[in-house]
Amino acid sequence: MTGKCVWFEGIPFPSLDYSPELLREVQESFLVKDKDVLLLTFPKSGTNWLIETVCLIYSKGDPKWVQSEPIWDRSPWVETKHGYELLKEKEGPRLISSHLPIQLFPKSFFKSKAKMIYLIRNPRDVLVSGYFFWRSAKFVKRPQSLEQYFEWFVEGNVVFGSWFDHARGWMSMRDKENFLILSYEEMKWDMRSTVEKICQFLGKKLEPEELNSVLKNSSFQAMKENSMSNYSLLKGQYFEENGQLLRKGVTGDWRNYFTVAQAETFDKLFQEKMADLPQDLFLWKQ
Ligand SMILES: Nc1ncnc2c1ncn2[C@@H]1O[C@H](COP(=O)(O)O)[C@@H](OP(=O)(O)O)[C@H]1O
Ligand SMILES: CCc1ccc(OS(=O)(=O)O)cc1
Repeated sequence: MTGKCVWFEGIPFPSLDYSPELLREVQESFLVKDKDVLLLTFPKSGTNWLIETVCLIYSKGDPKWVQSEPIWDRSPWVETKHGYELLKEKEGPRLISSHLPIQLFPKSFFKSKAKMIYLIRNPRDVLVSGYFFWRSAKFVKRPQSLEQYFEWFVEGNVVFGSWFDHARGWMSMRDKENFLILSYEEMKWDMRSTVEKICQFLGKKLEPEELNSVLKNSSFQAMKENSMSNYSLLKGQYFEENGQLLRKGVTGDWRNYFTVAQAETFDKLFQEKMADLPQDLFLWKQ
């Protein structure tokens, strides 16, 4: 994948709202505060689902906030021009989203007590989700086929770089007490327990009916219908009309797309790259 991307430290970024100068400034100068909460993902891991869930926890299940402010303003992306400007002005504890790999993240975070949630998803599903998403985006080089995107992905030649490097990098933080790893798969299998886990990590308490409302308003259907969360506001300018953020929202969709040979190639690569990490970090059944 070359062209229509901004390159920084060997990693391609979307051409929209990113620049090498800003990425350097974010890394060197953005001040993470102890009370900030950071939501970290590789793109297409369920980022927006996590943001919506945390926003709903903050509002105790009341959907007013998530239905009235665009998701990218509620928890701005620190590495985008828009997000960086918003965050600099924001008073008090902030929700901050990011797809940055650990080596490019604001240095101040590593000296802070800010809490971070890293959401991981089966990279095979990340790949398939990314293929469908990026082929309708106007600010990256679009893949022409799944076969082509598969090649880019396994080479680490997609926006935000190699999934393997991203996951390995952030997982090195797994023993820190201000760092929580969640998976898309556990959110799908038991969202109630996952919300309870997030609440415990963030020191938030929800009444049973508040928790029910978080579950209801963060569901796939509720988010798909919420114009503040489903990216429909970006259609035309940034995405083709047929583009959709909330595509299927399931686990294991890769099985419908990978050939036998692609599945074998991916398994081999996963083994090569991740074998030395505790395998209970990867909760999906391939
Ligand atoms: N409430 C929800 N429940 C389940 N999946 C959700 C969801 N909200 C978003 N997703 C899924 O998360 C993926 C997008 O990730 P991100 O927010 O990181 O861009 C998409 O996956 P699919 O393309 O597999 O459907 C999307 O459908
Ligand atoms: C606000 C435009 C935009 C930019 C990048 C996006 O994708 S991702 O968050 O990096 O997955 C989506 C929307």
